[in-house]
Order: sequence, then C-alpha cells, then structure tokens
Amino acid sequence: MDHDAIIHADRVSKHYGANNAVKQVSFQVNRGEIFGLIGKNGAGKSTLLELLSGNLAPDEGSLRVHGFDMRAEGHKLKEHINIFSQSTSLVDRLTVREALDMFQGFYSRHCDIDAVMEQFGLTPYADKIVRRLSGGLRQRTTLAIAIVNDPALIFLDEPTTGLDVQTKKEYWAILSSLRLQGKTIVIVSHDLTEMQAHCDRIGVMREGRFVACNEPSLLISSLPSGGLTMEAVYMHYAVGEAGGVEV
Ligand SMILES: Nc1ncnc2c1ncn2[C@@H]1O[C@H](COP(=O)(O)OP(=O)(O)OP(=O)(O)O)[C@@H](O)[C@H]1O
Repeated sequence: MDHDAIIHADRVSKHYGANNAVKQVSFQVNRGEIFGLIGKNGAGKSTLLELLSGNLAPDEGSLRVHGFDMRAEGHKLKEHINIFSQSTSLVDRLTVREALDMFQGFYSRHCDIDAVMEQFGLTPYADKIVRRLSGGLRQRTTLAIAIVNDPALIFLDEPTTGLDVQTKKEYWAILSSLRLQGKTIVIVSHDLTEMQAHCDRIGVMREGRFVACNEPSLLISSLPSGGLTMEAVYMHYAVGEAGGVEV
C-alpha cells in the first residue's frame, strides 16, 4: 500500500439491484493530484464519486479515503471533503458572502471567508446576488464554496459544462492553485481536451470497470494503433473500439 495515497480502492464493487454499476475497481490517488475520470454515459463515474465521497458504501472490496475505511466510517470523511454538485445553484438568491457563510455552516472545519473571496477574486462581489453575476463569477463562487471547510479532497462532477473557453481556463487555473496548496482533486468530465491538459492521471471506465489508468501522455502512447489524442484513447478504452484492453 502506498502511504502517500489519499485514496486506496481495492476491488471495489457497487450494484443497484441487478445492475453492477462499479465492478472490481482498484486504483490509488496520491495527495495533491488532479485525478480525472472519463467514460461513456452510464460507465459508473458518478457512482464511483459517490463511493469515494462516502455517500454510498461499497458492496465489496476495500476502500480507504483520507485514512477512513469507507465501509465502516464513511461518515467521518464528510468534514474533510467537499463536492461540487448542481445543488450549489440553490445559492442563486443569496449574495456571495451569504452563500459561503451558509455552506460553511454545514461543517465544523472552517476557513477564513474573506481570504477565500480574495483568493478567488470575489471580494468586489461579496455583497452581490449570485444569480446576477456572470457565468464565470458564479462558477468561481461554486469553487469557493467547495473549499469553505478547508477540505483535503474535492470531488467535481462535470463542473465546467456550459462555460465559455476563457471561463474554463480561469476555472482550471484556480484548480491548479488548489492543487499547489496540496488539495487532491477528483474530477469527472466529458471534455477530453481539458482533461488531457490538466489532469496528472486519468482513469478510464467502461461498463463499471477501470480499463486504463495513467498519465494522459502515457495513455496516448499506450495505444497499439499509435493514436495521438485523448479522443483516440477514449475510443480505444472507453468505447472499446478494436476490443479495448482491460487493466
Ligand atoms: N440511483 C440509481 N439507481 C439505480 N441505478 C443507477 C442509479 N444511479 C446510477 N445507476 C445506474 O448505474 C450505472 C452507472 O451510472 P453512473 O451514473 O454512475 O454512470 P456515469 O458514468 O456517471 O454516467 P453519466 O456520464 O451519464 O453521468 C448506469 O447503468 C445507471 O443507469
């Protein structure tokens, strides 16, 4: 077991009735990594995020996150993580400061809200209603919400969907700065170009299984057909063109 890893998954499975959404998945995520998950709709990415964040317990296998055994003590993880989800749109009617205050109230671990707003360039908008901000500022607000409890791990499920190119760039710049602060980020996205550019490693899922996991450049160079892009990686591993290869 690698002691620098914050996530250790060993043959983790989860099923919904007869549907095996996650099958025998094994991988590790190191502290301070940006770790990406890609795969087709229904491949099991969101279910895996739910397992990693303690919202679901594994049916089989061993899963340790930030030192906690997720089958027995998943509830203890809550204070140490944060999750981006669409529910953050509930803050639309609040001001930026009220939104951050509200989310901070859900945790006992706190960080300085003024410092967070400064870090995200939100100080001039502290008293503005979130709904009236530009898409980029709203997204920055949701990322600021994701660190109000000073989490060790941040889970992001398709956070940049619908953002324009410049706003996406700003978003990833903030993620990189969080990574430099030692935060671990696990992100699900269908934007392969972004994932290639910004993730330290990417896990590829197909039908609930991990079929590849490596640095983006190594995933690309691993292709037997000599593909040059993440799209080729996706077609080979996630879609299973030419049969794909299981890890
Ligand atoms: N709450 C649930 N109850 C029953 N089946 C579910 C539930 N959530 C997901 N599933 C099923 O589990 C499988 C994996 O779904 P999941 O949402 O994890 O995939 P995904 O890779 O995140 O897909 P997407 O890219 O569409 O979000 C799918 O077959 C899905 O229909």
